[in-house]
Amino acid sequence: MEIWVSQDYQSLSQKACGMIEDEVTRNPAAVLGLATGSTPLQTYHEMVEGYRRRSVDYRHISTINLDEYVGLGEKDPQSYHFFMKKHLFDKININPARTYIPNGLAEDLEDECRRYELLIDQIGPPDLQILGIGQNGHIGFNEPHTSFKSETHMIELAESTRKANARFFESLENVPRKAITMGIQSILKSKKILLLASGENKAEAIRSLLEEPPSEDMPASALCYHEDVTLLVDKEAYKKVEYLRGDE
Ligand SMILES: O=P(O)(O)OC[C@H]1O[C@](O)(CO)[C@@H](O)[C@@H]1O
Repeated sequence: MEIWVSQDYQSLSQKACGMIEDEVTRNPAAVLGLATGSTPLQTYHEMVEGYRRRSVDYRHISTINLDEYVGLGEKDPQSYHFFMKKHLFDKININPARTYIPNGLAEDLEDECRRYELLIDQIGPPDLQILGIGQNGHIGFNEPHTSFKSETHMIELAESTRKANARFFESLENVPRKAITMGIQSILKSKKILLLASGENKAEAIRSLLEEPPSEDMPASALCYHEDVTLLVDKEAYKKVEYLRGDE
């Protein structure tokens, strides 16, 4: 795993954006795996800026998102569909027909999971997968004890995850209890992975990822089995790690 330690969230986001832009410049038809949550927000804002200022061209790319809440449709402001449109898709010249996110309103959710996994194989796998990390080490919505062999599936959200995400909802009661997520095996299919972590509240997850042996207790530790992972952290998220391997 290659590790980059940035001064702060802003420089982390610029670096992440630069890596995405390099990928798209090298391969204009790149498939990007995208994440939601607070962490990639500034990266997406930087991409929008880059599109405006440097004319980065997203016309031929495809995107595959990690997850979606069960029960929320694309018009729901708390859905990940809505998030992606608002923060990225509506602001760059991406082809909306080539943006893929699980359908949280599907009548047959098991069938939707199978369909999405097939889609990852057909459209993808992503050339570059962006990931955030939960405080409990989750990637996508794969909570602790999810099998490293899992493909796209439905999960019950951990209470700690519902509480962490309640800030996006009116109240904790409104946070869905289930989600569809790409599995850990689905994520590991990606050619390259960029894991982003910012802030002190991720420091314990990053310490555990780097210092403990891989275990299904810590979903992100499955990334140790992938040969091309870059961890981009800021100093706050890195502060519990006892050794410093690099800085910008
Ligand atoms: O970036 P945040 O908001 O801290 O979230 C971390 C992770 O949690 C999720 O939002 C799911 O709870 C992931 O999509 C994200 O990668």
